[in-house]
Amino acid sequence: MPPALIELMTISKLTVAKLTSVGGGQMARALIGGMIAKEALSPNQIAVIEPTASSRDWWSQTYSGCQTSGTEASGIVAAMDNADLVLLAVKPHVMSHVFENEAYNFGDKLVISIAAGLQLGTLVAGVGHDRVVRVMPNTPSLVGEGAAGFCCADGVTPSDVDNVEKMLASVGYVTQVSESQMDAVTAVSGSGPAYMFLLIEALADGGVAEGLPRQTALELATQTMLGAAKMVRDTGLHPGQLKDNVCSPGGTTIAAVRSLEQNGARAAMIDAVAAAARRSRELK
Ligand SMILES: NC(=O)C1=CN([C@@H]2O[C@H](COP(=O)(O)OP(=O)(O)OC[C@H]3O[C@@H](n4cnc5c(N)ncnc54)[C@H](O)[C@@H]3O)[C@@H](O)[C@H]2O)C=CC1
Ligand SMILES: O=C(O)[C@@H]1CCC=N1
Repeated sequence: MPPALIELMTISKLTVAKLTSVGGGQMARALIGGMIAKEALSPNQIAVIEPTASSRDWWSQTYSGCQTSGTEASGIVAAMDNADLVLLAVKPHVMSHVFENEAYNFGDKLVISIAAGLQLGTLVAGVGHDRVVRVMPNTPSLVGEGAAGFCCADGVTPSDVDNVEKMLASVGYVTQVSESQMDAVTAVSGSGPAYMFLLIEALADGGVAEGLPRQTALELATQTMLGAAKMVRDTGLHPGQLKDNVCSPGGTTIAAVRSLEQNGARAAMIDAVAAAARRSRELK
C-alpha cells in the first residue's frame, strides 16, 4: 500500500493524509487549531513551513507531533513531502516569493489559499496547476464559530469540494460563492470579527463610563453580543424584528437606537464593509 494511503486517516468524514501550511501565523493557527480542537485533524497530520523560530516553537509546543520547517529549501521539501493538501497562509504580498521559490513542488496537490484579494488566476499561475481553492475564513474558526466563503478553480474535483466543505464546516459556517463575491465575503466575515471586537470594546467602555467595573462591563458586553448573534441564527427572525422586540415604547432602548441612528452607526458599518472590499480588490 502506498505510504500516503497507510497514513490516511478519516476523522469526522474528513479525508486528508497530511496538510502542510505555508505560514503559521494568526489565521493558520485559528483554522488548524480549530480543526484539531474538533478532532477533524490530528497534529501528526500537520506540517508548518514558517521562517520565524518562535512561531515554529509555538507550533511544536502547542501541538505535539506537528512537524515544523524553516523556509530553507531542505525544510520546504521535507514539509511538502507526502502532503496531499497545501494551505497557503502567508500575507498576500509574500505569496509571490513562495511562488518564485523553486523548492516548492506543488505537483498535483490540492492547494487552498486564504490570502485576501489574491485571485484564482494569480494563484493558478503561481501554483502551476488549477486544483486550487480560494478560501476566506475568519479567526473565530479557532473556537468552532468560524465563517468562510470559498470558490474554486477549474481543476477542483467534486470530492475536493466535499473535503474543503467538511474541513471548513468542522470549524463553523461555510458557503461556496462566485469569485466575484469574494471581496464582499472578505469585507463581511473575513474582516468582520474585528468590527465585532471593536463593538464589544465600545459597549464595555459605555458601561465603564456609567460606573461598571471594567471586567463586569466586558463580560456583560461579550455575552450580549454572543446572545444577540445566537438569537438571529437560532430563531431565524429578522434582526430588525428582534431589535423591535427589545425596544419598549418610550423606553431605554429606543433612546439608544435614536442616538445610534443620529450618529450614523448603520452607515458607518456599511461604509466600513465598502472600505474593506475596496482594499481587497486593490490587493489582487
Ligand atoms: N488574520 C485574519 O483574521 C485573516 C487572515 N487572512 C489571510 O491569511 C493570511 C495570513 O494572515 P495572518 O495569519 O493574519 O498573518 P500572520 O502575519 O499572522 O501570518 C503569516 C505568517 O507567514 C509567515 N511567513 C512570512 N514569510 C513566509 C514565507 N516566505 N514562507 C512561509 N511563511 C512565511 C510569517 O512569519 C507569519 O507567521 C493573509 O493572506 C490574510 O489575508 C484571511 C482571513 C482572516
Ligand atoms: O486584514 C486583512 O487583510 C485580513 C483579511 C481578512 C482579515 N484579515
